[in-house]
Amino acid sequence: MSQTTEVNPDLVMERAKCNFNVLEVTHLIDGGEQNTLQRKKIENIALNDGAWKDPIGEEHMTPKEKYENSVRKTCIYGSIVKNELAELSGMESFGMNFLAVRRTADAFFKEVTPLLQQFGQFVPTILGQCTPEQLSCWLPKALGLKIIGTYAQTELGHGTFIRGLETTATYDPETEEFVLHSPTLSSYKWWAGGLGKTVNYCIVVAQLYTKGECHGTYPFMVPIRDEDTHMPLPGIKVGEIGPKMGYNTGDNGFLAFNNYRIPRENMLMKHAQVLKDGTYVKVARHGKLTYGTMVFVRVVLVSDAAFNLAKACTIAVRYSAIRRQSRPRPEEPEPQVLDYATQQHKLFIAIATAHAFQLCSVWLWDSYNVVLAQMKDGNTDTLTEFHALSSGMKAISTSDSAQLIEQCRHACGGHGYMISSGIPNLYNYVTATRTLEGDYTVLLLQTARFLVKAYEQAEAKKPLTPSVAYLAHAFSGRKTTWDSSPDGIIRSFQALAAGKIAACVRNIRKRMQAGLSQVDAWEMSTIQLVAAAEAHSRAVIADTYRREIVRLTANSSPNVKAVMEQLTILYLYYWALERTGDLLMYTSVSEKDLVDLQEAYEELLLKIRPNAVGLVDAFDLRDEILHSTLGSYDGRVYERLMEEALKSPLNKEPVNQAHFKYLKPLIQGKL
Ligand SMILES: CCCCCCCC/C=C\CCCCCCCCCC(=O)SCCNC(=O)CCNC(=O)[C@H](O)C(C)(C)COP(=O)(O)OP(=O)(O)OC[C@H]1O[C@@H](n2cnc3c(N)ncnc32)[C@H](O)[C@@H]1OP(=O)(O)O
Ligand SMILES: Cc1cc2nc3c(=O)[nH]c(=O)nc-3n(C[C@H](O)[C@H](O)[C@H](O)COP(=O)(O)OP(=O)(O)OC[C@H]3O[C@@H](n4cnc5c(N)ncnc54)[C@H](O)[C@@H]3O)c2cc1C
Repeated sequence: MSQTTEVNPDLVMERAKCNFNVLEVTHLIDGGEQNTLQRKKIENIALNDGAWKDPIGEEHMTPKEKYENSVRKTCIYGSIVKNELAELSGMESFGMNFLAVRRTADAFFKEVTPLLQQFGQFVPTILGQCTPEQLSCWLPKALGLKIIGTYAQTELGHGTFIRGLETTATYDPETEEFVLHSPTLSSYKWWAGGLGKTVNYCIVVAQLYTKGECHGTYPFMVPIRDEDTHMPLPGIKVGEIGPKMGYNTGDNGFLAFNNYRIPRENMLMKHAQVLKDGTYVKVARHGKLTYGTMVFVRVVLVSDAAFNLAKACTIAVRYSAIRRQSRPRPEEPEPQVLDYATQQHKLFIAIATAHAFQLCSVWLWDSYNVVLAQMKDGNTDTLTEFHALSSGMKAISTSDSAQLIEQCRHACGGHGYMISSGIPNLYNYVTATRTLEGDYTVLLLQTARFLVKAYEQAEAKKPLTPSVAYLAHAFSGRKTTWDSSPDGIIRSFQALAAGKIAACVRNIRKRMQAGLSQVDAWEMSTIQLVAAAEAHSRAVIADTYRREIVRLTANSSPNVKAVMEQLTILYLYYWALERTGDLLMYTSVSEKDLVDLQEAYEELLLKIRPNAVGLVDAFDLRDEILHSTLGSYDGRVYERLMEEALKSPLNKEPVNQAHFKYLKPLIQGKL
């Protein structure tokens, strides 16, 4: 943890007040002391020599300078963490090294590195979609950065609906090549990170045609720039898509093909093959295995949501401890804003949610590895449930994180609006994750498809998979009895998810009986289906968070156990109070129960208050990673804000020339 000599006295006081062992909680979040040590080792290697520093503040650079600076730092960073990156050669290795690389990357890149997609999607697609021969050809090159690549699936006209992609890959048996073509403007590839200027290779998702027949979308390894001159190859049109809310150092690009030829071997053939004579051979047992990279990234994004939210609440809680405002008791000094109940209401749920998502992401990752292991043995039975689960968790975690990061900004008042607070960049990054890798609504509707089928299974008294086992109790005809214990609240969340799924099924059936087609009946019910999938995902998250905390703190010291338990209960109370209408519909909760719950929630905020700074310190986020004038460990907020203000290019001269050119003539009436 970075410490300077002078620490703001309010933060010193807060740290003295904290009643639990901060390091013990850090170990808990990292998944054990060894992991913490390993993470810190990598952080020291990556950050201690200051290579992440910019010559001038990135926010004062032109877009071109920003991009070039980001490429410069990528090369420095890549050489520092070369060994850790090389270890990403198995998807199972998403361990502490990967997380440490992810964390330290944020010290180097306030937005993103143009090589994000190299490791976020290019390498994972090679790992998941190649035959063994293809793997041995491309993986070492990609991991060793001998080739730089991205993943181009989305087109100008289609992102969500993959089956609607228009780019074609038509097999020519004469030359044993695929001909890639972009038949329309809407078929131009659009969005792929690093495509604009950085990459020389691209995994392109295109409609496969052979022997005159379309076989659906498949990935192809496509060289797009000359490996020596970096010039676009003949038949390729490529460029950058322009300024965005965030990701501006990520050179997202467009790409079009004019009958561009690649060898037959460049189709990634793990799940289907095109033989030399053009015969199409399907290998995969499950129709959606070519969507594997998306499933992988959705799992990663849950952990990313937790990490970014931890950063935002570290900034906002530390700032709220040093910020003093208003005088409710005239005889006393102005209180720290963290003492206001409304401020605690804004912030403590953010801390609890960061923990919830972190623990869920580890659990999801472990479940994913089980699914991968089963698939290696040819069993794809659990993929459908996992797709539903990971879709729901990705949707909720990215969306809640973005909302809570914005809430952290609100909690920082005016100063939170400064780029130097670190929060705007965080928000711009995370809000995009709600859309990319599957839009929120679209993914919840995928979860809903699974839930409706699971409900029908439950109705027919057939066995249920673990995440929907609670549906077995959905047919009792009685409202679930309200019980404010943690397990009782989780049962209520499951009851309201079950109630909402049942209502959807009833509505779909009613509409079909009234003459609507299945598609129309489903479409008319999608608002409720999204709400049902949200309720289900929240029930799974609450249940997992509670179970994991109980398991992980079994041997913790009493105060750590207590504060972790308080956060879990806060999470449950918060969401119960957010969903009072639903609870009234689907459980026996009374008005008095809800009044009591609100009171218990407010008392819990008071109990957590003395440990708030300790809790965010436990995230152990170095100042270099936070990039925040408001959130540094030493709390020297005003000094840092002033230092940053003085860096503004407008402060380089006492009078700006615009005064003489425009204002003075206006004042003098000469305009
Ligand atoms: C030196 C520098 C180092 C730096 C290091 C930094 C390291 C950092 C590393 C990582 C950070 C990661 C950051 C990554 C950034 C990512 C950037 C973003 C990239 C992208 O956005 S890529 C594009 C993503 N696109 C999407 O996600 C599209 C979303 N659409 C879909 O997924 C699908 O089209 C659909 C699911 C919505 C519909 O598909 P469709 O074919 O039409 O299927 P349906 O008819 O609806 O369903 C049929 C049937 O299939 C089931 N199903 C659907 N998908 C799947 C699946 N993936 N797996 C299993 N099953 C699936 C579906 O449920 C149906 O089942 P049923 O018939 O009901 O039983
Ligand atoms: C920062 C960023 C980086 C990206 N990087 C990449 C990349 O590297 N590679 C890549 O291939 N792509 C990338 N993408 C694209 C991204 O995957 C898509 O934008 C995303 O999947 C959403 O698809 P869309 O843009 O087509 O949205 P649309 O589907 O057009 O969504 C528009 C609206 O329609 C709604 N909608 C769409 N379909 C349905 C439906 N069936 N039912 C109900 N509502 C629906 C959505 O909910 C949304 O409200 C990136 C995007 C961003 C923002």
